[in-house]
Amino acid sequence: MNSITLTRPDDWHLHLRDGEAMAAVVAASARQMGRAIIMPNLKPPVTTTEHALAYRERILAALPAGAAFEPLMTLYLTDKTPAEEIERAHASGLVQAVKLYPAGATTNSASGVTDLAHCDAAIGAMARLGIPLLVHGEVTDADIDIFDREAVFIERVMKPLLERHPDLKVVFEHITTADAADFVAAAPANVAATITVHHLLFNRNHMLVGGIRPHYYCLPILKRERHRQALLAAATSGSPRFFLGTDSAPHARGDKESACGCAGVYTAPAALELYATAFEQAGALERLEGFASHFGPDFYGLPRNLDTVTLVREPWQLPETLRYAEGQTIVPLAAGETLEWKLKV
Ligand SMILES: NC(=O)N[C@@H](CC(=O)O)C(=O)O
Ligand SMILES: [Zn+2]
Ligand SMILES: [Zn+2]
Repeated sequence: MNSITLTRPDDWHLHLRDGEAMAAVVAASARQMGRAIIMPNLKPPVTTTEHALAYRERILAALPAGAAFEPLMTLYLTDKTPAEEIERAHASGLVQAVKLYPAGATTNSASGVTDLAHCDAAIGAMARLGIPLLVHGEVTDADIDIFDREAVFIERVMKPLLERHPDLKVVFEHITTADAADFVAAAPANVAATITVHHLLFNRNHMLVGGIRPHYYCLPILKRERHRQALLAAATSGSPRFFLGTDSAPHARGDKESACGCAGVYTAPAALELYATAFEQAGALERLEGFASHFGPDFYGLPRNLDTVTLVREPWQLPETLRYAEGQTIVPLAAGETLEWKLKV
């Protein structure tokens, strides 16, 4: 196959940041995706509908002229989010989901939830109104090894949450383990998962063998090959419970190449090309459209996009760096490498 045409995909997990950085990255997503779920972990976090709507206006203002990209907004759940805020979010018609960051789990999660018991009223409102809870699924307990944090989260947080709120729509974001893939595959239809392209293409050896490669460092951290294989099997299974979420998470080059480097991989510029590479490696290119373009909107109860995109087999080289902000560059995933697939625009 030398060309593949799909319904235009959406990105169900995207970090756009704000200000100058946002202006530098938003066009890359808008070129590929119809819509994206915009993560709320700004500084300060997007905790109210009012802030989410103002952020949405800034995103729209930063888009290139003529772009049809639609940002789908989220709220950052805190211990203090009242049920009324969930009702306001729902009434706005522009906030699609609420994001759970366990406090301290990842980039800009300091204001996250310390104990889900504090959020019971807000989560009850979400279950009632059909608003999905998007979950960064890692425990933060100091005694739990970083490679085990997702698996332990399933037992300690995810299962009790779904027992208490069985009708709650939950997206287990950026899953990285066979444990999470198995859990979602066996869960009821109100539970789904996003899978990033870097977790489909790489295991922890890519990050750690022959030198430490900070541009592969993200959270949840890359796992061993067995888990990558399980994710690839889930993504290419044709199950509507697994769909595309890049977790493209830009950080300035200097913040990644550092003694204490930030977590996050910048995949937006070649996201579809990289997903096509992963699906082709699994011999499942014909399953890419469901994963990238159908199952996400179906889960969120939104219409599928009406236009299409075409990928052609045409080798091209990703740049080594891109401009990020005044005096700052950013290194995309697969920087300087030649990709087999190219998005035709
Ligand atoms: N994935 C990451 O490693 N980083 C994300 C946060 C997140 O999605 O956990 C970021 O905002 O940089
Ligand atoms: Zn996360
Ligand atoms: Zn993320």
